[in-house]
Amino acid sequence: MTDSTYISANVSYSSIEKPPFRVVSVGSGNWGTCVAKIIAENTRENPLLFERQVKMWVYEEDYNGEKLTEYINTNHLNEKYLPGIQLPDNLVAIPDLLEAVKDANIIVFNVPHQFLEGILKQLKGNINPKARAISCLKGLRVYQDKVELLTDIISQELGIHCGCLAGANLASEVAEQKFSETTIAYPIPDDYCSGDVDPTVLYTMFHRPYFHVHIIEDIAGVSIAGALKNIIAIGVGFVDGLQWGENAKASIMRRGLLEMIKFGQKFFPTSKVSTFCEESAGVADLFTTCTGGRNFKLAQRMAQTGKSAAEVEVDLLNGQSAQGLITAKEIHHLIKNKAYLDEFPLFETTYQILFHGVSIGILPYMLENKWSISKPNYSS
Ligand SMILES: NC(=O)c1ccc[n+]([C@@H]2O[C@H](COP(=O)([O-])OP(=O)(O)OC[C@H]3O[C@@H](n4cnc5c(N)ncnc54)[C@H](O)[C@@H]3O)[C@@H](O)[C@H]2O)c1
Ligand SMILES: O=P(O)(O)OC[C@H](O)CO
Repeated sequence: MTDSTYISANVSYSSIEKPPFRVVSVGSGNWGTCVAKIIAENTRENPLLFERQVKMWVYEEDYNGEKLTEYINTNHLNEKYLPGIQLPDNLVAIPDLLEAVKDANIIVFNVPHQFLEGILKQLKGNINPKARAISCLKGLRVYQDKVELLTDIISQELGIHCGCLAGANLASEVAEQKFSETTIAYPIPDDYCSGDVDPTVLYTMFHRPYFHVHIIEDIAGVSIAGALKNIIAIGVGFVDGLQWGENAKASIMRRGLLEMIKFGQKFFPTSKVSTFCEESAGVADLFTTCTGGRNFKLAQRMAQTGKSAAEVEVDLLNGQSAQGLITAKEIHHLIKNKAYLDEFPLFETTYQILFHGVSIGILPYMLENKWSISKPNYSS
């Protein structure tokens, strides 16, 4: 069967490139490798829609005296970031970013969000201008007094349409093919032509029997929830580390959900409450991150040991990143500059405990809105 057999009659390719689509994953950490594995499983099962080979850009480093890319390509394993998980042989690790993205028509971004800016600088002017993108990052771009979605940053910097994927997806579980759901937000772009990347293409690329995809349009809701639940998980980890019990953790999650929704309404009024309350990217991701995520575990260990966030991140994560540390700092500066500190007490208290030695014991007062009684000095 040829491409044209796959695409039924009346398909116009005037401003797009036709299938099979070439997919690249920019990122190869814990989640980056896991998602690249999912895509490679799907591309080999759908040869008319996708090229079989999936390229995965790897930030090169030594792994036990060998280049990590060579180790991955020889053994079909990424022991550094996704240990014990066999990778499909059509997933190829590439250390050169520009070589990896060359000619790709679907670019999947999947790096810790602090590295996105540097990557986009390198990619600008060096990608297929007709490519479409999906961001799997959980973070926001925060300025002095405004905040932008990473999907918008990718679109602005590279001139390509970008959706996002997020959900209750602990990478280690998804990689072991334990069941989970995810949410993809992908509004159809203005320059869409028949045959272009659309929800069906994305569903085929990401859905697996163990990884169920639901596609919606609310990019803002999915992005905000993915970023902010990491701060909430830190609050829950503090409480858990002190063994305050399940009820206390639920209280922090409750407040966190409210602040997430309020943040959406203030900064991205198009975000939908239903995304936070009904989607895997919303409440389900909040639950899973607050029980088994790296942000939760980091805060739990901080509470147990009294060590700093930076120390615990190094001890616990072996090169992986707890994104909530950066996001808590970023959101603190934003809500302070906008004079919204009182409206986001959980985010602010979590930041103060993380970075300014404020006692975890303040959290119940914060929940009662009496937190300002012991409000620390906000000079920082
Ligand atoms: N791990 C999960 O369970 C999970 C699940 C869903 C979403 N996410 C989100 O996915 C995104 C990617 O997370 P991850 O878990 O793949 O990453 P990770 O935390 O495993 O981070 C490590 C990655 O960062 C790379 N890196 C280190 N220094 C770099 C540099 N200077 N420039 C570029 N890359 C560099 C490393 O090579 C490695 O690939 C994050 O936003 C995260 O919140 C993670
Ligand atoms: O391990 P965390 O805390 O980065 O959370 C992982 C995922 O975002 C869970 O969906």
